Amino acid sequence: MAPATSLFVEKPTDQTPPQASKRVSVKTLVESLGLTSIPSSYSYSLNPNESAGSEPDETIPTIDFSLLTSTDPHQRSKIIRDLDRACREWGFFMLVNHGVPKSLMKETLDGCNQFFNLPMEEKKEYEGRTFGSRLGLEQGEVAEEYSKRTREVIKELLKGVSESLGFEQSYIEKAMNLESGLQIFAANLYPLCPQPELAMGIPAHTDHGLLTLLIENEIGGLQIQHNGKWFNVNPLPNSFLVNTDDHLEILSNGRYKSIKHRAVVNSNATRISIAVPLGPSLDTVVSPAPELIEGESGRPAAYLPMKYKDYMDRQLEGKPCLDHVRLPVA
Ligand SMILES: O=C(O)CCC(=O)C(=O)O
Ligand SMILES: [Fe+2]
Repeated sequence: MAPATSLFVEKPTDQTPPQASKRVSVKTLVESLGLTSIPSSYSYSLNPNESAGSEPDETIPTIDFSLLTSTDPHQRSKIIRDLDRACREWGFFMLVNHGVPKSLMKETLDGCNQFFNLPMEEKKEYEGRTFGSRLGLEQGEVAEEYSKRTREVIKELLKGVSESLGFEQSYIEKAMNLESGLQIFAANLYPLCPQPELAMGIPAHTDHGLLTLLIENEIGGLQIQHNGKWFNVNPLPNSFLVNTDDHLEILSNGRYKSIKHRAVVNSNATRISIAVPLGPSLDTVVSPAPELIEGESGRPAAYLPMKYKDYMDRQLEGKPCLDHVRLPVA
């Protein structure tokens, strides 16, 4: 099965109130109506204990990708330990020296911007299509190259993660059938918001795949939950933000938790982000790795097995997923 890749999701439209007779994107709402306050149906309130504080940037782990491909065994074992700690303690890290050209990252963000600026009727024509059927579009080619390069980066990271879980390098690739793993290209647009404190770009969620790579146009707005508190993330220039997803939590039998994150909006600059998760192939039945159930830890299986496609279908229906497969084990 060829990897499925979906292109350009204008996420904030999801929040169009259901009672609206004609669905209008948030972008259209902001631009054509020149809003100075947000319609009450869009308002989103947080408990005071859910608002974000700032964490000094240096405490967010940074992983140097070039060390992962090092042939020096000492360096390799150190970076694998760092990767294990980053996945275990944060479920989130910044990835530097990853080899994806800065120019490609910028062109991809610019391409998404151009796409978002197309008239709604034109954008609709792309609904539900995959890259193959939309070639000829310059942005499509750039996005395809970006997807290819990010897929390679994630696969390399997953070799390191296989080792950090105590397996051989190819463990996750084989167990999750990554050759036909589901990769998604999700571009998010956050138009200016006149009252950012009353709205939310993307509410708190976890991603469904194994690992996700995220970039943004240096505006800021991503917040992650760490030890029950929310933190703003200010990415290093040209880095990828990497987060651990639901299926890594399941496969690792809970050693690595799927990190909760959300994106806030602002009133100064339009933000664009691109999230590229890579997951198992759709027909893979994912369950905790047997070695992590019967191993020294003696931890019983903490998740029910589920086919990735069924998991995705549940998610598309808006039903809880991770909570559905998680078992109440000690
Ligand atoms: O825009 C962001 O920073 C987060 C996007 C995100 O979480 C997603 O697309 O799943
Ligand atoms: Fe996400």
